Amino acid sequence: MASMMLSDCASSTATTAARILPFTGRPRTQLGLIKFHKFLDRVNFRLSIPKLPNFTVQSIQACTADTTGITSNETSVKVIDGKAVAKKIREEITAEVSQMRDAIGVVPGLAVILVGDRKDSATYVRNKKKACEDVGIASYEVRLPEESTEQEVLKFISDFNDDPLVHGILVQLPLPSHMNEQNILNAVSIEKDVDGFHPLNIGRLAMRGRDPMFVPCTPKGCIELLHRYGIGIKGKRAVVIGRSNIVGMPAALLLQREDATVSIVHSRTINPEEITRQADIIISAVGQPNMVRGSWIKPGAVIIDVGINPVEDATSPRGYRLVGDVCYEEACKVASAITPVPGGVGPMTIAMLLSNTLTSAKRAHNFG
Ligand SMILES: Nc1nc2c(c(=O)[nH]1)N[C@@H](CN(C=O)c1ccc(C(=O)N[C@@H](CCC(=O)O)C(=O)O)cc1)CN2
Repeated sequence: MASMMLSDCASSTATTAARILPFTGRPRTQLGLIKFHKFLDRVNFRLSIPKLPNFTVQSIQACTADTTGITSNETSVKVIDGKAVAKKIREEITAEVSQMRDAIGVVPGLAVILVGDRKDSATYVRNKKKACEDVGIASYEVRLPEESTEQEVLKFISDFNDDPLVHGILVQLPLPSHMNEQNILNAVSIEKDVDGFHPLNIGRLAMRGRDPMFVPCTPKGCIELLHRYGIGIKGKRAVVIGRSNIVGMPAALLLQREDATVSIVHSRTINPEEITRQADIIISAVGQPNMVRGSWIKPGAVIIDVGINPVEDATSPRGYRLVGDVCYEEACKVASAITPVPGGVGPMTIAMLLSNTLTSAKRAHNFG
């Protein structure tokens, strides 16, 4: 998570155009357990046994925020409720996991490797483990201390690559700065690369006529939201703000695969506001609170806000609240649909991870 800022939409106006910054988831064999126990003095390894959940369907919320004092002239902006969609997808996955287990006795398994003690990363990993439990996926967690070596991480990846009970492997990012992220991501078998970060998977995503084994979870979640809300992509002008390997770049590739005409706005783009204003669909992933103002948005545009930025808020019990890259209050007055932060794209990331893990298990066992 980015460091906290004091920010509202108005206070960021003067600096935003010049400040687009890069945007910085059953039982084991006895042999497998013995192998892992060897590491227990240095490593915190946890096996999580899935339980079956109870679900209810949530309703779609309305865009009500108006703290700017600007008179609203919008009639019906639609709030894209990622939390509700993610819940629905998790219900679907739960049903499929249980069907697979009943039919062939296979439980999908996800291995998560966390290195270091970043609080935000620990929270995401905890949430991934809980999500696995809820849908019936087995999760295997390896926690390594900050000062671990790249070789140690590579050894775990190699063991998970060889483990038939593991169908998906993810290394939580970011990694400590002394590690070479590329070496580590390259080591994950492409058949188990449920994060979709392996260069072969990204390369295939970029090529016409080729298909990746997996698509990165956050961009996949953005497209899934558009699909589930019946928002057409084909022939639309789309602008992706940010070009990170994990969100911006794959989001642009995915939109292109869906036949949108895609522009990428980044830290060196001249007049990003003008380019963004041409978009029918905006996906923003830069990690700058409230950077995209109402004036950047074409009336009726659809906004997918990937930013999760903490800003100081003395009225909140945590002392901060989360806002997106897009000034929500202003965008609500111009856009036709928008994702909130929190509760928009974020929950979709974990839902897509579960979906990729299930797909991997089905592929491995030729099921469905
Ligand atoms: N190996 C990976 N590392 C990282 C990824 C990833 O997809 N794979 N993405 C992010 C972090 N991330 C998952 O890992 C993640 C971020 C945010 C959310 C989420 O649900 N956010 C909530 C708000 C949560 C809060 O209150 O703090 C929301 O937006 O509603 C889920 C997953 C970087 N690393």
